[in-house]
Amino acid sequence: APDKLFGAINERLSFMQSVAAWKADNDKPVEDLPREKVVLDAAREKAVENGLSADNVTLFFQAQIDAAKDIQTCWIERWESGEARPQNVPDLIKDVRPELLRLGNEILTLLAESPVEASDQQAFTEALTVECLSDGSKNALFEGLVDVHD
Ligand SMILES: C=C(O[C@@H]1C=C(C(=O)O)C=C[C@H]1O)C(=O)O
Repeated sequence: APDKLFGAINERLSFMQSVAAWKADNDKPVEDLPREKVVLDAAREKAVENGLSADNVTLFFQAQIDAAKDIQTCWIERWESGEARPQNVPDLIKDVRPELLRLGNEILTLLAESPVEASDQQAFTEALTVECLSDGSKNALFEGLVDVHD
């Protein structure tokens, strides 16, 4: 199973608690559509470089973005109902977004090297340990991954 790939996807989603905290501190909404376009355009370019279908990669990346927004919303709800907020919040613009782009590129390099198959689902489920990721988002991510090579 593509363990490094699944680890990189989990790592990307693990930034979303910090992203949510920064947005809550700075009165910004979870969704940023112009930023999503930057992320999707970068993914299309990287897809072509790696010989992957740009359209299929876009669908998978949209699933990653949707999962990212669900996780952020989940954290904001938890904090509103009294859970402790993170103390040190990295800067979204300077620190986190460059990391997200780097991980996006890494995810596509790994995905080009090792296609994901239906039989990898259990390994995927076990590798995605990030909190606040719903089963629905997890399933949509896995479908998107498998479909990249269809
Ligand atoms: C991660 C962010 O939050 C959302 C999710 C995005 C992503 O997964 O790349 C991009 C824009 C936002 O809609 C962000 O604002 O950078």
